[in-house]
Amino acid sequence: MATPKVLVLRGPGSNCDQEAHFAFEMAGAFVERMHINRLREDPAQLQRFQILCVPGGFTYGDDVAAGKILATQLANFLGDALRKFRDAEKLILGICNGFQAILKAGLILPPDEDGPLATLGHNDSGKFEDRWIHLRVNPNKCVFLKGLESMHIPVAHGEGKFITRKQWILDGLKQAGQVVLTYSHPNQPEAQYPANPNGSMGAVAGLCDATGRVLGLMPHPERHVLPTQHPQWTRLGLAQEGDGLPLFRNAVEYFAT
Ligand SMILES: NC(=O)CC[C@H](N)C(=O)O
Repeated sequence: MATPKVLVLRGPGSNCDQEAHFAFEMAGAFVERMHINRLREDPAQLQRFQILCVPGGFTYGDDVAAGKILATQLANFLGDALRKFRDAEKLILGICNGFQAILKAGLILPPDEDGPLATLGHNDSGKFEDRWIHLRVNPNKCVFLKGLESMHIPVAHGEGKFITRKQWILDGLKQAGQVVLTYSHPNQPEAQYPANPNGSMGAVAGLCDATGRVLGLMPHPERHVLPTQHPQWTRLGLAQEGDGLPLFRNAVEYFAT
Protein backbone atom coordinates (compact mmCIF):
# COMPACT_ATOMS: atom_id res chain seq x y z
CA MET A 1 0.00 0.00 0.00
CA ALA A 2 1.28 3.45 -0.87
CA THR A 3 1.31 5.58 2.27
CA PRO A 4 -0.24 8.98 1.53
CA LYS A 5 1.21 12.25 2.83
CA VAL A 6 -1.21 14.58 4.56
CA LEU A 7 -0.78 18.32 4.82
CA VAL A 8 -2.54 19.76 7.87
CA LEU A 9 -2.73 23.43 6.97
CA ARG A 10 -2.55 25.76 9.98
CA GLY A 11 -3.35 29.43 10.14
CA PRO A 12 -3.20 31.98 12.94
CA GLY A 13 -5.80 30.69 15.43
CA SER A 14 -5.98 27.04 14.31
CA ASN A 15 -6.40 24.90 17.42
CA CYS A 16 -7.29 21.41 16.20
CA ASP A 17 -4.21 20.84 14.03
CA GLN A 18 -2.46 18.52 16.47
CA GLU A 19 -5.57 16.38 16.88
CA ALA A 20 -6.00 16.14 13.09
CA HIS A 21 -2.31 15.22 12.81
CA PHE A 22 -2.76 12.49 15.44
CA ALA A 23 -5.91 11.11 13.76
CA PHE A 24 -4.28 10.82 10.34
CA GLU A 25 -1.18 9.23 11.89
CA MET A 26 -3.36 6.69 13.70
CA ALA A 27 -4.96 5.93 10.34
CA GLY A 28 -1.51 5.17 8.90
CA ALA A 29 -0.57 8.33 6.98
CA PHE A 30 2.56 10.50 7.02
CA VAL A 31 1.57 13.93 8.30
CA GLU A 32 3.12 17.38 8.11
CA ARG A 33 1.70 20.53 9.65
CA MET A 34 2.41 23.77 7.85
CA HIS A 35 1.42 27.40 8.39
CA ILE A 36 -0.45 28.95 5.47
CA ASN A 37 2.19 31.70 5.19
CA ARG A 38 4.84 29.03 4.47
CA LEU A 39 2.63 27.52 1.76
CA ARG A 40 2.01 30.96 0.29
CA GLU A 41 5.77 31.41 -0.10
CA ASP A 42 5.88 28.36 -2.36
CA PRO A 43 2.41 27.05 -3.33
CA ALA A 44 3.97 24.27 -5.46
CA GLN A 45 4.77 22.45 -2.18
CA LEU A 46 1.12 21.42 -2.03
CA GLN A 47 1.66 18.92 -4.83
CA ARG A 48 3.97 16.82 -2.57
CA PHE A 49 0.87 15.72 -0.64
CA GLN A 50 -2.09 13.46 -1.42
CA ILE A 51 -4.47 14.73 1.26
CA LEU A 52 -5.08 18.31 2.39
CA CYS A 53 -6.73 18.80 5.78
CA VAL A 54 -7.87 22.22 6.97
CA PRO A 55 -8.47 21.73 10.71
CA GLY A 56 -10.69 23.49 13.23
CA GLY A 57 -10.02 26.61 15.22
CA PHE A 58 -10.56 30.33 15.23
CA THR A 59 -8.40 31.44 12.32
CA TYR A 60 -7.90 35.19 12.20
CA GLY A 61 -10.02 35.40 15.35
CA ASP A 62 -13.23 34.62 13.41
CA ASP A 63 -13.04 38.24 12.22
CA VAL A 64 -15.57 39.23 9.52
CA ALA A 65 -17.13 35.73 9.74
CA ALA A 66 -15.66 32.40 10.86
CA GLY A 67 -13.33 31.00 8.21
CA LYS A 68 -13.87 33.96 5.88
CA ILE A 69 -10.34 35.41 5.96
CA LEU A 70 -8.76 31.97 5.58
CA ALA A 71 -11.16 31.33 2.67
CA THR A 72 -10.10 34.56 1.01
CA GLN A 73 -6.45 33.60 1.42
CA LEU A 74 -7.07 30.12 -0.01
CA ALA A 75 -9.00 31.46 -2.99
CA ASN A 76 -6.74 34.39 -3.81
CA PHE A 77 -3.23 33.17 -3.04
CA LEU A 78 -3.55 29.41 -3.41
CA GLY A 79 -6.43 29.05 -5.87
CA ASP A 80 -4.37 27.69 -8.76
CA ALA A 81 -2.43 25.25 -6.56
CA LEU A 82 -5.65 24.05 -4.95
CA ARG A 83 -7.43 23.50 -8.26
CA LYS A 84 -4.41 21.59 -9.57
CA PHE A 85 -4.41 19.50 -6.37
CA ARG A 86 -8.15 18.78 -6.61
CA ASP A 87 -8.02 17.97 -10.31
CA ALA A 88 -5.21 15.45 -9.66
CA GLU A 89 -7.91 13.39 -7.88
CA LYS A 90 -6.49 14.04 -4.43
CA LEU A 91 -8.51 14.47 -1.24
CA ILE A 92 -9.49 17.60 0.70
CA LEU A 93 -11.01 17.55 4.19
CA GLY A 94 -12.25 20.62 6.07
CA ILE A 95 -13.23 20.17 9.70
CA CYS A 96 -15.30 22.84 11.50
CA ASN A 97 -13.36 26.08 10.89
CA GLY A 98 -11.76 24.20 7.98
CA PHE A 99 -15.25 23.46 6.59
CA GLN A 100 -16.20 27.13 6.97
CA ALA A 101 -13.02 28.06 5.05
CA ILE A 102 -13.24 25.56 2.18
CA LEU A 103 -16.98 26.16 1.71
CA LYS A 104 -16.52 29.94 1.64
CA ALA A 105 -13.55 29.49 -0.73
CA GLY A 106 -15.88 27.73 -3.20
CA LEU A 107 -13.98 24.43 -3.02
CA ILE A 108 -17.08 22.33 -2.30
CA LEU A 109 -19.72 24.22 -4.27
CA PRO A 110 -18.52 26.57 -6.97
CA PRO A 111 -20.55 29.81 -6.92
CA ASP A 112 -22.99 30.57 -9.73
CA GLU A 113 -23.59 33.93 -11.43
CA ASP A 114 -25.57 35.16 -8.39
CA GLY A 115 -22.79 34.30 -5.92
CA PRO A 116 -22.21 31.54 -3.35
CA LEU A 117 -24.82 28.76 -3.26
CA ALA A 118 -24.43 28.10 0.46
CA THR A 119 -22.70 29.29 3.61
CA LEU A 120 -22.40 28.65 7.34
CA GLY A 121 -23.95 31.29 9.61
CA HIS A 122 -24.39 31.90 13.34
CA ASN A 123 -26.07 29.14 15.33
CA ASP A 124 -29.81 29.76 15.85
CA SER A 125 -29.23 29.48 19.61
CA GLY A 126 -27.01 32.56 19.43
CA LYS A 127 -24.32 30.79 21.41
CA PHE A 128 -21.33 28.50 21.05
CA GLU A 129 -22.54 24.87 21.11
CA ASP A 130 -19.98 22.48 22.55
CA ARG A 131 -21.29 18.94 23.09
CA TRP A 132 -21.68 15.46 21.62
CA ILE A 133 -24.19 14.91 18.83
CA HIS A 134 -25.41 12.00 16.68
CA LEU A 135 -24.90 11.92 12.94
CA ARG A 136 -26.56 9.93 10.20
CA VAL A 137 -24.15 9.13 7.38
CA ASN A 138 -25.22 8.80 3.74
CA PRO A 139 -21.84 8.07 2.16
CA ASN A 140 -22.96 7.98 -1.49
CA LYS A 141 -19.70 8.51 -3.34
CA CYS A 142 -17.87 10.36 -0.53
CA VAL A 143 -14.47 8.67 -0.21
CA PHE A 144 -14.07 9.58 3.49
CA LEU A 145 -17.38 8.05 4.62
CA LYS A 146 -17.34 4.70 2.84
CA GLY A 147 -19.12 2.00 4.84
CA LEU A 148 -20.26 4.33 7.65
CA GLU A 149 -23.87 4.59 8.86
CA SER A 150 -23.72 6.75 11.97
CA MET A 151 -21.28 8.56 14.20
CA HIS A 152 -21.29 9.93 17.71
CA ILE A 153 -18.78 12.78 17.86
CA PRO A 154 -18.63 16.29 19.35
CA VAL A 155 -19.43 19.70 17.88
CA ALA A 156 -17.83 22.93 19.11
CA HIS A 157 -18.79 25.99 17.12
CA GLY A 158 -20.62 29.27 17.08
CA GLU A 159 -21.20 29.51 13.33
CA GLY A 160 -22.30 26.12 12.06
CA LYS A 161 -25.74 26.83 10.62
CA PHE A 162 -25.75 25.51 7.05
CA ILE A 163 -27.81 27.76 4.81
CA THR A 164 -28.42 27.55 1.08
CA ARG A 165 -29.43 30.65 -0.86
CA LYS A 166 -32.67 28.99 -1.95
CA GLN A 167 -34.48 25.80 -0.98
CA TRP A 168 -34.00 24.35 -4.50
CA ILE A 169 -30.24 24.42 -3.98
CA LEU A 170 -30.56 22.19 -0.90
CA ASP A 171 -33.00 19.89 -2.74
CA GLY A 172 -30.51 19.62 -5.61
CA LEU A 173 -27.63 18.82 -3.24
CA LYS A 174 -29.71 16.08 -1.61
CA GLN A 175 -30.65 14.64 -4.99
CA ALA A 176 -27.04 14.68 -6.12
CA GLY A 177 -26.03 12.76 -2.98
CA GLN A 178 -23.83 15.57 -1.67
CA VAL A 179 -25.58 15.86 1.71
CA VAL A 180 -23.54 13.09 3.29
CA LEU A 181 -23.88 13.96 7.00
CA THR A 182 -26.99 15.07 8.86
CA TYR A 183 -27.65 15.57 12.57
CA SER A 184 -29.96 12.83 13.80
CA HIS A 185 -32.49 12.12 16.54
CA PRO A 186 -34.20 8.72 16.99
CA ASN A 187 -37.74 10.21 16.99
CA GLN A 188 -37.42 13.08 14.53
CA PRO A 189 -37.31 12.60 10.74
CA GLU A 190 -35.34 15.85 10.53
CA ALA A 191 -33.43 16.62 13.72
CA GLN A 192 -34.53 19.75 15.60
CA TYR A 193 -32.58 21.70 18.23
CA PRO A 194 -30.82 20.54 20.38
CA ALA A 195 -30.12 17.40 18.27
CA ASN A 196 -29.48 19.80 15.40
CA PRO A 197 -27.14 22.09 17.38
CA ASN A 198 -27.16 25.10 15.07
CA GLY A 199 -30.48 25.07 13.16
CA SER A 200 -28.88 23.98 9.86
CA MET A 201 -31.31 23.74 6.93
CA GLY A 202 -32.06 20.06 6.30
CA ALA A 203 -30.09 19.28 9.50
CA VAL A 204 -26.99 19.31 7.30
CA ALA A 205 -23.77 18.62 9.23
CA GLY A 206 -21.45 17.85 6.33
CA LEU A 207 -21.31 18.16 2.59
CA CYS A 208 -19.12 16.73 -0.15
CA ASP A 209 -18.37 18.06 -3.60
CA ALA A 210 -19.65 16.56 -6.83
CA THR A 211 -16.65 14.18 -7.08
CA GLY A 212 -16.91 12.81 -3.52
CA ARG A 213 -13.25 13.70 -2.88
CA VAL A 214 -13.77 16.98 -1.04
CA LEU A 215 -15.57 16.79 2.31
CA GLY A 216 -16.44 19.49 4.81
CA LEU A 217 -18.12 18.86 8.15
CA MET A 218 -18.88 20.89 11.28
CA PRO A 219 -18.51 18.10 13.90
CA HIS A 220 -15.06 16.91 14.99
CA PRO A 221 -14.19 13.31 13.99
CA GLU A 222 -10.58 13.89 15.14
CA ARG A 223 -11.85 14.29 18.72
CA HIS A 224 -13.15 10.72 18.78
CA VAL A 225 -10.49 8.45 17.39
CA LEU A 226 -9.65 6.72 20.69
CA PRO A 227 -12.45 4.80 22.43
CA THR A 228 -11.57 6.47 25.76
CA GLN A 229 -12.41 9.89 24.28
CA HIS A 230 -16.09 8.95 24.52
CA PRO A 231 -17.57 10.57 27.65
CA GLN A 232 -19.44 7.39 28.66
CA TRP A 233 -16.90 4.72 27.85
CA THR A 234 -16.73 3.46 31.44
CA ARG A 235 -20.52 2.95 31.56
CA LEU A 236 -21.10 1.70 28.02
CA GLY A 237 -18.00 -0.45 27.79
CA LEU A 238 -14.90 0.18 25.76
CA ALA A 239 -15.48 0.22 21.99
CA GLN A 240 -12.77 -1.05 19.65
CA GLU A 241 -12.03 2.41 18.31
CA GLY A 242 -13.50 5.90 18.20
CA ASP A 243 -16.32 6.61 15.73
CA GLY A 244 -14.23 9.20 13.91
CA LEU A 245 -11.26 6.99 13.08
CA PRO A 246 -12.76 5.18 10.03
CA LEU A 247 -13.16 8.55 8.26
CA PHE A 248 -9.39 9.08 8.36
CA ARG A 249 -8.65 5.42 7.55
CA ASN A 250 -10.91 5.56 4.46
CA ALA A 251 -8.89 8.52 3.19
CA VAL A 252 -5.61 6.66 3.70
CA GLU A 253 -6.92 3.46 2.12
CA TYR A 254 -8.10 5.38 -0.95
CA PHE A 255 -4.45 5.58 -1.93
CA ALA A 256 -3.82 1.84 -1.48
CA THR A 257 -2.46 0.44 -4.74
N1 LIG B 1 -14.03 24.38 16.50
C1 LIG B 1 -14.03 25.22 15.50
O1 LIG B 1 -13.35 25.01 14.47
C2 LIG B 1 -14.81 26.49 15.69
C3 LIG B 1 -15.10 27.20 14.40
C4 LIG B 1 -15.43 28.67 14.56
N2 LIG B 1 -14.42 29.37 15.28
C5 LIG B 1 -16.79 28.83 15.19
O2 LIG B 1 -16.90 29.11 16.35
O3 LIG B 1 -17.79 28.68 14.53
